[in-house]
Amino acid sequence: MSLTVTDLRVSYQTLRGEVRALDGVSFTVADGEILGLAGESGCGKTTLGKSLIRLDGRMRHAGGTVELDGRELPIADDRAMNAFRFREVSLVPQYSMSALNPTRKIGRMVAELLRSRGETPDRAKLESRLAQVGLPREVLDRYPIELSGGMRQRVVMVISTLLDPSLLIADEITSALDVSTQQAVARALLGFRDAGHVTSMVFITHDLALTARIADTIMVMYAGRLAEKAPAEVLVEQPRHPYTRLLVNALPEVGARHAGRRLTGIAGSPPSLLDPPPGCRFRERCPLADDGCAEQPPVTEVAPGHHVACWKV
Ligand SMILES: Nc1ncnc2c1ncn2[C@@H]1O[C@H](COP(=O)(O)OP(=O)(O)OP(=O)(O)O)[C@@H](O)[C@H]1O
Repeated sequence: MSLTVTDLRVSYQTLRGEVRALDGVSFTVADGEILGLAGESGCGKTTLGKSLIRLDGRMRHAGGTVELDGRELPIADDRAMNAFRFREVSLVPQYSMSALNPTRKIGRMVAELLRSRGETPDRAKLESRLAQVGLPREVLDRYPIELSGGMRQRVVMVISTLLDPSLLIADEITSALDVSTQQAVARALLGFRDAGHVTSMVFITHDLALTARIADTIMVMYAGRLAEKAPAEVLVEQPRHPYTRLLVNALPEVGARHAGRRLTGIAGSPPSLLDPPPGCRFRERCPLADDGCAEQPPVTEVAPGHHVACWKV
């Protein structure tokens, strides 16, 4: 499996104009790789995840390509994308654990879903997948409301990966869970990859600490563009983009006492994507910015696999 996204541009049509949510994003995901996608709220993470599988009615594909194993995905053509969903690319959407049909028992719901995709339900396979994420087969005879949030989240993960997709996109699947359940869900994701039920993954979260634990590579986005992408430990230990540095510095250290050091956020807020200013989008908040940043910085490979969009590196 390999995913190649090139100069992807996606916008939302709104009454106030066009929101340029993705503005020229390029990256690759290799066979077996887990890519963590991080960045603060509104930077375009969900839009990117959706763009790889289904553009909703207000989204417009303004340019760029998405290739899976060398084949271009018809991302702007919802019907044509149907052939790829679940089998090639699957999405666990944000808030999906609250979106299970409340009127159906889990087993029946999964069977209906599979039949709607021309597949024959295989109870033994389903039970074995549930067992892999620590869920008993009795879950199939329960209604969603009878399960905890963490159990529902794992059910959604099992459903999304039943047809062994090449690429799984997991969008904020842990943010509504307590810390120990988050760990269990993250472990389940790794287990699916290791067992070959999914080949590669894009793990979307605003939680940089969690993504650093499970991702091979982390990509940080800022205001619709790529800021930095690097192997996970490099990004956390030697971040080069001023935005990533501030994000990493804002991470609380486990067990550390913060009496002498206040945890800080990043002052200011990202620019509006309705009419974003030219040049580096971070420059209004950047401690290193100067006049040269009025021009858009190119994405440069500063070390093997380490890409940064900043004039100051
Ligand atoms: N349906 C929509 N209509 C108009 N604008 C939208 C819509 N969905 C998202 N946007 C805008 O697109 C930009 C990117 O949003 P997106 O949800 O992709 O960001 P995100 O990084 O996933 O944020 P979060 O972490 O809060 O989910 C934001 O400026 C957002 O306001």
